[in-house]
Amino acid sequence: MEAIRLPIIKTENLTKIYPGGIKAVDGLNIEIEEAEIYGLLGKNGAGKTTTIKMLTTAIDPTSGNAIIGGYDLRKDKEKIRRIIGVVPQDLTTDADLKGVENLRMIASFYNIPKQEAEQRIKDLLEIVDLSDWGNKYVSQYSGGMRKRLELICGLVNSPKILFLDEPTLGLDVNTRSKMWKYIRDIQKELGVTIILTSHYLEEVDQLADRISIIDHGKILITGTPDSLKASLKGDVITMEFNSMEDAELARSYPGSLEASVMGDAKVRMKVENSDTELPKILEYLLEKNVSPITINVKKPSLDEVFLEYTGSSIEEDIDPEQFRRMMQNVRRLR
Ligand SMILES: Nc1ncnc2c1ncn2[C@@H]1O[C@H](COP(=O)(O)OP(=O)(O)OP(=O)(O)O)[C@@H](O)[C@H]1O
Repeated sequence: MEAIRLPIIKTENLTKIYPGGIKAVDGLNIEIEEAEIYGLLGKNGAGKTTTIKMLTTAIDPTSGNAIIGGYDLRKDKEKIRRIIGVVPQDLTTDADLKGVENLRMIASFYNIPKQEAEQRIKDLLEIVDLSDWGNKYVSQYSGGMRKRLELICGLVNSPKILFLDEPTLGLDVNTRSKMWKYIRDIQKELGVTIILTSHYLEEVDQLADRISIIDHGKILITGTPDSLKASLKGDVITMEFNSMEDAELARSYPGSLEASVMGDAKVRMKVENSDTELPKILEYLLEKNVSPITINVKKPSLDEVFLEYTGSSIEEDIDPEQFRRMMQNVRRLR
């Protein structure tokens, strides 16, 4: 008989209402499998950090519950703390200490015997290519190195589950993609389950085995990046015209799955397969003596998935609080 695989995390209507009535997390039901990288994707203020804070026992849920590594979130907080590691958004390492000193402090906090701690610290520094830097002061580290140190701070107690809240916030694009490699290495080498939050589409697309999109405290959809893209059923063709009349004509093309005219005489059209449909569209327009000025074809991306399910793009404005935190990280990581 095949063994039943229980999820390592299962939430049941997990809800957080802050004083003042803000429902930050609203009846969350998620299941996370052991050893997967699970990404919680959402805009600023969607409820990601609040979810992480509840699952890591930093704040109590208002209602609902979760089972984490077999332990009850409401009853077994201490036991849960022993099997999880957390890397919060804000930096926690002390720049005036050496890398190893920061790690030893965490080890002593968990009462890890000295010899065991030293071996663990050595192994962790090696995974993130910091072996030569362990005995240097953190103030000498580059931004990316410091973030890598932060990453392994969450692993000193050999957790089964690692929570990463916006692990690359404030890093430049190159350093960010290097961090992804280290996160993947950590998962492979240590077999740890990783839950990360991000508002970077590319980050979850590249890293996560499964993603949930969260908006206004609710999960809108969960799946692998590929299955989410496939769920959109179709490519998006955007065409720009000289006039709104021409755009309206294009919109009336009968072979689309859906089509709408946006401002600036642009038409956004969804078709099953742009490779076969686009020549037919152009022929249809030619018959009507209309031709587009620009044509853009987009195969489904996570961007489109996000737009489809939340009704707005994730790349929009950064809220002032997020901006403040980002700038603080950028300054401290310089
Ligand atoms: N301590 C708090 N007291 C009151 N409201 C809060 C508190 N913390 C968060 N909120 C509000 O709860 C909602 C969800 O915030 P949360 O920080 O969980 O979102 P997020 O998706 O993690 O965004 P960010 O990436 O900016 O942290 C927001 O409306 C936020 O303003």
